[in-house]
Amino acid sequence: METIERIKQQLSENPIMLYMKGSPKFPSCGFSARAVEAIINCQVPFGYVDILQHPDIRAELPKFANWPTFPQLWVEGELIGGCDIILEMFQKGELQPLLKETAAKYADPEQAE
Ligand SMILES: N[C@@H](CCC(=O)N[C@@H](CS)C(=O)NCC(=O)O)C(=O)O
Ligand code: FES
Repeated sequence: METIERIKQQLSENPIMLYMKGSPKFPSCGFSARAVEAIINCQVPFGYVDILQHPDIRAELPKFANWPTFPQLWVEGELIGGCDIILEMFQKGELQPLLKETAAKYADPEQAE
């Protein structure tokens, strides 16, 4: 599959998606570490891609996104932003409602209590 098609598929399958360096448990860069920490704090399920393991995505996503750097947080197929924006939204109390509402919308009803 072409890289762009894979990116589009990842975005359609993951309503909350973080493209980052390293993994949530072992981020490979401070920007990715701070971004993923804020997202983890919101206690929602999210997908991630370690772009260091996927050089093709690292090369293609910035063009598709029109955003030059990583991390990149995508919600419902739309780019929210990078580390600065994620932290600013978190500090303003805007990140958690956005992610919680998104997670609730896509939650598997069979897992509801
Ligand atoms: N101000 C940026 C910081 C992120 C940043 O500068 N990322 C750089 C260094 S990790 C990057 O992704 N460069 C392109 C690359 O490594 O492919 C943000 O808010 O996300
Ligand atoms: S990997 Fe060097 S600043 Fe992110």
